[in-house]
Amino acid sequence: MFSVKELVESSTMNSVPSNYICHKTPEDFMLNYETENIPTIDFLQLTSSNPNERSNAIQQLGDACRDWGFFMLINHGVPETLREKMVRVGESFFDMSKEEKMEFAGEKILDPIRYGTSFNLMVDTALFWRDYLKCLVHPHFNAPSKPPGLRETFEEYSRKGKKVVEELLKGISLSLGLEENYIHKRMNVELGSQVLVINCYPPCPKPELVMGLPAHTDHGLLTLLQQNHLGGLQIQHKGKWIPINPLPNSFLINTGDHMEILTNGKYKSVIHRAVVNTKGTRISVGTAHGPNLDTIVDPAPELVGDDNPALYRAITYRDYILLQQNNELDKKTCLERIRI
Ligand SMILES: O=C(O)CCC(=O)C(=O)O
Ligand SMILES: [Fe+2]
Repeated sequence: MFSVKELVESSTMNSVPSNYICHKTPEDFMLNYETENIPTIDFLQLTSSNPNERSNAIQQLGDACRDWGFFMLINHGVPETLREKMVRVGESFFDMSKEEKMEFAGEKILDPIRYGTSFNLMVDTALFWRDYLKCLVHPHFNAPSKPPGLRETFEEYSRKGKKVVEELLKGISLSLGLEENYIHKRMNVELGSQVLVINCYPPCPKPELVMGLPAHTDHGLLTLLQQNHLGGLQIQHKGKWIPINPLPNSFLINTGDHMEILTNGKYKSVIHRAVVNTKGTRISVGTAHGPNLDTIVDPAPELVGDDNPALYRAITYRDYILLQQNNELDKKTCLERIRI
């Protein structure tokens, strides 16, 4: 395996190797900079003991999930020092030697620790300008034994992130007119899967020719994302690409495919992508929170009716992940594969 980081560090590049060149259409370059309406959710209000304040925040959360599938979360309580430390330990993982990193390469999609490049080398037709480290951190905690400090930082960050997500899931259940712990119970979030991904996008001499990660949706219920000082996330809203500039100290949150399945399409899984830049290495830290791997996910009966028939067939979370990861990221969401 040749990582993008090694490729960039091994030569002075003025161009990019042809196997990284992605086919793009004019629509891929059309950006919408009208970002003022991107929803912001205040976690303090969402967890407020003042019923009016809380129900306002729940309403905003529901609107954000329905209209955008994306929002920025402020006042979430995860300390900035911890978030910065995550980026630093992530960087130092990729700074280790090739041999050290390859100890964590993993072989299979569901291996609990996986260092890799692109998306899935078995299916990618063009390579993506991205190296990654993925760790399954819940229900069992897994992380590389080096560099020093990585395990402890991953552990604390995952634990705090899960607490935030559990509160968000309560708010989302209520916004759907369901009981507060509905999603928690139905998706077996107690034993839910939590995957921590550190993405490393080295600088690229010709960013317009490549993709960090092409358009896709995430599996799972909710993804929490943060990044270093370099932007690159774009979300698709009403058919246009919107570059995201996070509010200081905020988490970027998107709803995943299993939120769309569970809500029978009421809350849509947002299409997003990551672009790269010439300036420096972009690091993003994503945490995907999903059901337990053996949970069968189908539309909630409360959200299905005669004039609103089930849109997706039932499938375990595990089988869905395999379905997504064994197919090329091809601008269509994997949801199309289970649509009734
Ligand atoms: O790097 C980013 O901003 C997005 C990463 C992402 O979409 C993913 O890891 O699924
Ligand atoms: Fe994603």
